[in-house]
Amino acid sequence: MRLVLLMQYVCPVIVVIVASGGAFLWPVALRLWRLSQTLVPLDSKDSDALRIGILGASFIARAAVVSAADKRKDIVVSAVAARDTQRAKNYAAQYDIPAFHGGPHAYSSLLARDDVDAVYIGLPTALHLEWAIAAMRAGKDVLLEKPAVLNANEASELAQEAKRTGRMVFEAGHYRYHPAAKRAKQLMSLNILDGGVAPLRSVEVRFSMLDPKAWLRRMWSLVSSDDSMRPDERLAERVKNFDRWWYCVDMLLWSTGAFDAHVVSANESRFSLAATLELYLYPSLVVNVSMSMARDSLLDPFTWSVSALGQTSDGQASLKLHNFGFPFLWHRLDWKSLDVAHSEQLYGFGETTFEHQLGSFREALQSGDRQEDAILLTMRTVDRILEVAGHGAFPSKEVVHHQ
Ligand SMILES: NC(=O)C1=CN([C@@H]2O[C@H](COP(=O)(O)OP(=O)(O)OC[C@H]3O[C@@H](n4cnc5c(N)ncnc54)[C@H](OP(=O)(O)O)[C@@H]3O)[C@@H](O)[C@H]2O)C=CC1
Ligand SMILES: O=C1OC[C@@H](O)[C@H](O)[C@H]1O
Repeated sequence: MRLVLLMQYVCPVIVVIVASGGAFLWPVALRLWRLSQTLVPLDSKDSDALRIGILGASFIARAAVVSAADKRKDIVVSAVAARDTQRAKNYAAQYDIPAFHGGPHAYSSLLARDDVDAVYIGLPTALHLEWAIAAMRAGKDVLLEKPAVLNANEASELAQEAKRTGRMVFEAGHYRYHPAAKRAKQLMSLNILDGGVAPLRSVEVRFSMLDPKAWLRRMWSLVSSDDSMRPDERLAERVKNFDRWWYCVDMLLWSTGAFDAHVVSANESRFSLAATLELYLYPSLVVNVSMSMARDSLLDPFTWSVSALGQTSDGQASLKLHNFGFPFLWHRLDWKSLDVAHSEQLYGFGETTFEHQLGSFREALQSGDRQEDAILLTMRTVDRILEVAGHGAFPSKEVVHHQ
């Protein structure tokens, strides 16, 4: 058994370290150190810790909330709800969550609890608006998985409900809260690329991530004669892809601080999306940007990068952040300005993007910093990309109102 574990986990790590000439040594050591740190037990949490309830006993809830909250004194997961009672019970027992709800009314029962201040919604994207509205009406603030909603109309509805109830909607764009992404944004938006004077000229974001199982399924669908998908299956697949290329749109708008975007060209196929846009930046700058997402491509198994070029009086300034999605595993921020090259790595104490995200959520609740306008801009841009690509925006899902 031990030998199997050794083969499965330790050997690949050693191979990666050796193959990378030691570049992964520091992040791997930090990760192991972080993982070995004692978790904060329930009875040692702060007395005013933010109490979060989780809708859906999912894998992503474990990474985004349970494991992240385990490391923080100021956040406690106080309840979980799942459609299946046994699943809810097992999840609560496994992760030491004091209360659980199961069955068809599980989500509403959790929302009715007095000992929950905020909920994490990591449900399929088509269900986000419905349950975010239910949560806000129940007096809870919401940490909502990305993409927050399916289109700009849904984003407007979300914003109206947040305003009406006075509750906060915080999109779980976890990568934004890591020091590496913050530093890249700072360099880009303050034009530090040229000591504060070089305007951005172009930006490019790329995302690809190979999922071996999905790749095998895809190969199988190509060799088997039946490749006919029902329209609802096709739409579900496109929404699933959107859960990846959302990162490109969000990174472009967030890192540049754009206030609007015009889509010049866009092409969405079953396995990729490529688009070029003009971003409008204050005061009057227009920047050409491009984004591309390749799904399950053997030729491009992993890219998660943002690159920027700025124009200086005597040349060019440039920046590239490698692996902005999971920077806690490894990342590198290379930038060059006034002919001086810099390379930075900002691991902090090895915190994950999800740990940073929980901290930022708590801070936003205290400061009242709101995100609705940013969500709306992202979704308007997404609608435009899909329209230019010839598919039309994703249709809204009818909202079922829960008590
Ligand atoms: N930040 C990140 O790194 C990631 C974010 N995501 C985002 O998280 C969200 C969830 O995605 P994903 O994990 O793929 O979703 P899943 O299909 O795994 O669903 C998540 C949970 O939703 C609950 N659920 C409620 N109603 C339904 C339904 N009708 N069909 C399926 N599940 C339902 C289930 O919980 P239960 O049965 O226990 O009630 C399920 O575990 C998406 O918005 C996605 O974009 C996803 C992956 C990574
Ligand atoms: O957020 C995500 O990051 C990793 C991807 O594999 C996943 O599809 C997406 O939801």
